[in-house]
Amino acid sequence: MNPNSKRFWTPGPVIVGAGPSGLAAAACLKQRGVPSLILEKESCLASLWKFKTYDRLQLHLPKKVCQLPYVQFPRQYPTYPTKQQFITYLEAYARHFSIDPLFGQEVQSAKYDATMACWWLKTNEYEFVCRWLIVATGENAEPVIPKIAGISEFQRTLLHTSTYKNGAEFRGHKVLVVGCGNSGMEISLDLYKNGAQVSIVVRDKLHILPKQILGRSTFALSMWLLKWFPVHVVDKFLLLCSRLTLGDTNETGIGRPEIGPLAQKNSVGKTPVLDDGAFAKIKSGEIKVVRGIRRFTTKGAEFEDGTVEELDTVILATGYRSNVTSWLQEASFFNQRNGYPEDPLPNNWKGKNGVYSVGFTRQGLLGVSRDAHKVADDIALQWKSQTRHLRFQS
Ligand SMILES: NC(=O)C1=CN([C@@H]2O[C@H](COP(=O)(O)OP(=O)(O)OC[C@H]3O[C@@H](n4cnc5c(N)ncnc54)[C@H](OP(=O)(O)O)[C@@H]3O)[C@@H](O)[C@H]2O)C=CC1
Ligand SMILES: O=C(O)C(=O)Cc1c[nH]c2ccccc12
Repeated sequence: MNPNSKRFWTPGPVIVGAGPSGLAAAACLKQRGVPSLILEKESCLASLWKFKTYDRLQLHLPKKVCQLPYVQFPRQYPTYPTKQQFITYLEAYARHFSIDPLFGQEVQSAKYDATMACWWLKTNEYEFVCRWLIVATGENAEPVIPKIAGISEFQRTLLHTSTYKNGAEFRGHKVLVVGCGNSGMEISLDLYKNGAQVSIVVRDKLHILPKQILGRSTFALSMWLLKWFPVHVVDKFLLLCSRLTLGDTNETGIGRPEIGPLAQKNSVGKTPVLDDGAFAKIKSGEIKVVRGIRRFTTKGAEFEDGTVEELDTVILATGYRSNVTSWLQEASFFNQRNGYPEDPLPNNWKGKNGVYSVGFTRQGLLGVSRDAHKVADDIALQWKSQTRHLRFQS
């Protein structure tokens, strides 16, 4: 063993990650009288929001469904807060609950010791032993870099959306955006507005919905309708509204899946694109849609229809993945949920042996509050019975 390593026993839960999920978990525990410790690998909280997002990013769901437990967004915030407003809110949130993460602690392994009934965490610097472990490292911890033939041979600029800030440096460039999720669509529009010549790779059918219907958030409207109508009826309504506002997306080469947008979100976790203007540019041909890529060449790409194009820049908008399998022992424990076989954590907040997760429900910020409350309730119950027991012994 490394003689310099220091080991700490943590009486309450250890939370891995100081993003929205970790902060929400710490706040909910604190409200129930349970102390916790957050370990964060970066040197600040919400590092993904601060460093891995583009400048124009705004929440695409209304603020009232995105807020963390107990503290509302400031009243003067707009319906869709900007990323800077969201970060300011998170900083204030941590201050409000006196949450003080231990920064620069990258958890390299977490192992359960059955004889001690404890989790042993090893970071780059220390070891921590705890009874409860809360995984709050999120679904977007690492960029997904697809293995497309020839990708390493492409000699021009290649980046992932996680390092894209704005389109200023791409003016006049021929840019290919690979991937048509919310990141790909918003960045394509940003590039277009900055004078780039943009193509977007759409390899499969997908749902595009207007971000707002009749001046109200499509998402909020859906949730309201779901109080009275089943999912398939609300989906029909959403598709009708999309048809009326966006037109027939098939005409642009973007087909609609057989399954409705909310049914798809619920069954496989795929978020519909909430369109904020990119689709109009696709419709007018100002942003070009291309099919899958066959291979990259040194100067461009060959597409599945056989056409070859020269490109200045390729932006991979191919999404993100969690990193839990790389440090959490038997993360496969959790691999028992239906629907997302490749996902390491369950669509569920409670695992075995005192391990919990917050923010792994593919619901963006929506799932965070609910998970944080449930996890904190469950741990607080055990915490109380543990402390009662200790008092009895002393
Ligand atoms: N304003 C906001 O609030 C925003 C929110 N978000 C959210 O952040 C999360 C991440 O979004 P995003 O970064 O868009 O990632 P997503 O995982 O949502 O989308 C990735 C896209 O890349 C495509 N893709 C993956 N591999 C390839 C490949 N080899 N060739 C072609 N296409 C490929 C996928 O296609 P396929 O479906 O066929 O696999 C999919 O369309 C989502 O939940 C999203 O809703 C993102 C941006 C803005
Ligand atoms: O922002 C995200 O990534 C989300 O997943 C948010 C979200 C959860 N459920 C939805 C249903 C329709 C549109 C967006 C969402």
